[in-house]
Amino acid sequence: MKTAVLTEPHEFEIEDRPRPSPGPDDVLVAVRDVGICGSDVHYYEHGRIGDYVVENPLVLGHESAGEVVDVGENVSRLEPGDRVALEPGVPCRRCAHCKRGDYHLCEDVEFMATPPHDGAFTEYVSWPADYVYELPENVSTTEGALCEPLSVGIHACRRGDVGTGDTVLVTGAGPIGLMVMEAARAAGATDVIVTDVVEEKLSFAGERGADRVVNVAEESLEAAVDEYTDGVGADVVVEASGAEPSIRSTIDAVRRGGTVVLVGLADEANVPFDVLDIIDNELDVHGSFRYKNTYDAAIGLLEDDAVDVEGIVDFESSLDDIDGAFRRAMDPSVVKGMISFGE
Ligand SMILES: NC(=O)c1ccc[n+]([C@@H]2O[C@H](COP(=O)([O-])OP(=O)(O)OC[C@H]3O[C@@H](n4cnc5c(N)ncnc54)[C@H](O)[C@@H]3O)[C@@H](O)[C@H]2O)c1
Ligand SMILES: C[C@@H](O)[C@H](N)C(=O)O
Repeated sequence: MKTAVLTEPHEFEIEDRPRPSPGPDDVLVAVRDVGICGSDVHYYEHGRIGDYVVENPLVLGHESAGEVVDVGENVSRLEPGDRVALEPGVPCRRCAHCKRGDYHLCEDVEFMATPPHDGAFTEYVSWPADYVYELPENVSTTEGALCEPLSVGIHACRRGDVGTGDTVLVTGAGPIGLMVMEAARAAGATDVIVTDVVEEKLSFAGERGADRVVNVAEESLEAAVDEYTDGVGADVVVEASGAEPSIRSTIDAVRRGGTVVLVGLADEANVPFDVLDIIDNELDVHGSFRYKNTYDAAIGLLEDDAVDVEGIVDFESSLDDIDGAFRRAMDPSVVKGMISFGE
């Protein structure tokens, strides 16, 4: 099977690898669509993300969907021909975090495309059936692949307890910020304010239904939120840029008693917060890491047309042109590129 392997930064090789056979609890999936995530691009450019270093050739891609072609002997829930989305993190199921139900916090999770675990830029993937979700007829495999970033958005909104009538501020209008906006709307938020520093990203967020967009390179965020909320502040702020000034600004834009959810991964780990602001204003500040139990919800929302994920896709490329696709994905005005394997 054709497989794109990152051999060193900026270098993919297309290799012919043997097609895996599914283990007793696995399904073999013919991959159809894989999204290019910012983390894939980061590994491509730098060969590492923090402590995760690409020491051996690595297959990237963790936003994937396809069609089941074979199932292991213990699998009865899925059969060849089913179109499916793959949840990329498989936890150990035995540790304290898994047993508490926080399987996304498992320290032994095998997460696709996080070294040393291979991902989905390949024609076939054998994956534990428990982490494979059937797609309804009206949900495409492109949407199935994008259940992954949508899951990040759903989990962030759950962490922020976003509810009916809320005003949500989303900082950063990349794919994650846009998926947070979709999930917040679906959770009942009536007002969504979106920030960025790239005008094209803001126009796009506006076209997708943001009630107010703020270019924080040109406008004061605090003043814009004050004006929009009559001086109250946002009920929930979801930080989805990872930019240090944006992270700092979250506690100035949230209302007293409100919630800040930090999703964006800062390059700089030490971001100063005035803890007295957090205490006096009784703020809840939550981290949000990946997701748990979101795939059924994501698929349900897509089936009901309650969210739009396909609209964020700027381009689709073939596996043979993965290098060109990654170079295109590095353009700051591009939101989402996909590798499509065709039917
Ligand atoms: N916590 C998690 O589980 C998790 C999961 C996925 C991604 N992430 C992180 O979330 C962040 C967003 O991911 P993405 O794929 O959308 O990234 P992205 O780089 O595509 O988008 C980030 C956006 O933030 C904008 N931005 C830059 N500086 C800004 C500022 N000062 N204020 C507002 N916006 C600003 C950029 O122009 C860009 O549009 C990244 O840091 C990523 O690493 C975290
Ligand atoms: C959650 C996922 O989208 C993210 N890129 C990660 O590796 O954690």
